[in-house]
Amino acid sequence: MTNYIIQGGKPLVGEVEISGAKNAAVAIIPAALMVNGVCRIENIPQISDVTLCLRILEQLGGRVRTINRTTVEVDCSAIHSTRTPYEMARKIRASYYLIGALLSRFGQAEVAMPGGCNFGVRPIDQHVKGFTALGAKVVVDGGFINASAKSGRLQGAHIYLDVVSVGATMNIMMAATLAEGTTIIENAAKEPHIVDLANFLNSMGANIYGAGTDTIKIRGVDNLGGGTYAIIPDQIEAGTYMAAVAATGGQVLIRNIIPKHMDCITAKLVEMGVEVVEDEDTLLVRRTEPLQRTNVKTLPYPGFPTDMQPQIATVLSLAKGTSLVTESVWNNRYRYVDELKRMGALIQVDDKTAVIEGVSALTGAPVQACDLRAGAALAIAALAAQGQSTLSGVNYIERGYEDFVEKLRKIGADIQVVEVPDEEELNTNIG
Ligand SMILES: CC(=O)N[C@H]1[C@@H](OP(=O)(O)OP(=O)(O)OC[C@H]2O[C@@H](n3ccc(=O)[nH]c3=O)[C@H](O)[C@@H]2O)O[C@H](CO)[C@@H](O)[C@@H]1O
Ligand SMILES: C=C(OP(=O)(O)O)C(=O)O
Repeated sequence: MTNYIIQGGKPLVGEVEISGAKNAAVAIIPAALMVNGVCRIENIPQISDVTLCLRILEQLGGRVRTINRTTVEVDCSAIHSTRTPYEMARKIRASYYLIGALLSRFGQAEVAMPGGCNFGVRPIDQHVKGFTALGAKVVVDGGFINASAKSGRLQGAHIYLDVVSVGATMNIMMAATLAEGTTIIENAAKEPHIVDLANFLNSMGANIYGAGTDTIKIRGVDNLGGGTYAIIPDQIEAGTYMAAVAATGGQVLIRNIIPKHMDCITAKLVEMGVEVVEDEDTLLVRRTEPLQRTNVKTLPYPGFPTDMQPQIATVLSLAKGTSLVTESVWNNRYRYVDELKRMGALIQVDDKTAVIEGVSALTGAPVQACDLRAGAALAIAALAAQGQSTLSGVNYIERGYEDFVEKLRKIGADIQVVEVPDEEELNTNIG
């Protein structure tokens, strides 16, 4: 098991380069399954969820060639299976995109129920509603979601989503791409990765219009050919480093970002007294004054992203006064709060609201990450805290942050990576 030992209390100073977006990459790689030809995908982040997505493609018969650190060529002309390996697919949330991709191209898919971070209930009823409207039969059997197009090929349909869902929007968009006829998705999600997936598919020959608005129109095409595409920068990774600078103080230039995607996060940091100076593809983040309280409510894009909620709550735990954070996307995304309290944070959670009484300092402690962004939030807390913290559960962080430790060290963080026997191993040895 890997732990991070963090000596806190050092302001972050320097420059950090943002990688390709996790939640775009984990959709675009499954979408490459739909392409009959070679896709060259650039700006791929080196994170474990991406590695797993690429391995799944290989298991299904795709050929994956690494060109360099951030570029792969994927050739899915010779896919020989539409059944994904159970243990691989169940590990990540994004495996649900394999349903839309396989169903679209081959008219059938067998994919394990997806995994991902545990925020309580994570239903996929809107994905199923969309596939069914497109003419698929969907059943769950033996832990697999089995979907098949009743007439061999999906048929375009008019689909209204009952909830704004990122996953359902992207999955239905993929399924409809190779369907016969036109599909309209209403009440669609508008996140940057939705636009990125549509751009990727369009660059391979799809006909998708309106991604980034709440109505997306997809005219089905007969096949997709190869091409080259570069994934957008990761909004949440950039936001995480912005939050880290806000918590520790200092000055960091965040490079390779799309400033527009950052507006929802920038606005809140500015309210807290953090200076943010925008340029073409960079943000300079500086915090020299004490942090001020504010309220934050998570919402679908362009609202404040739920994937930044733990990180911003951590920063607010160091702000002067009482702040309210309302989580309106997930019903259980405060599991990290008990760990933050070990470091001296004063936070009361009542259902979807966290009431945060700012403290003047956090103190280092042994803490454990329970999911990806919880891990990032605890790392931020440890960087800002007085003294030493030991962070366990860092495999979650590696799901979504490329070179997390190296990037932080480059801007002055004191982090050691240590290998320790995991509890199971210890118990075996004791027993
Ligand atoms: C791999 C990936 O991109 N994960 C992101 C994706 O997750 P994911 O795609 O799972 O999240 P959704 O946008 O679908 O979920 C949003 C809300 O809709 C509900 N819902 C969703 C689908 C459904 O069929 N029925 C339903 O009721 C969920 O319970 C939740 O309350 O978007 C979330 C919201 O921005 C992010 O936190 C995740 O990081
Ligand atoms: C929750 C996240 O990911 P996933 O949906 O893959 O669990 C995330 O990226 O914050």
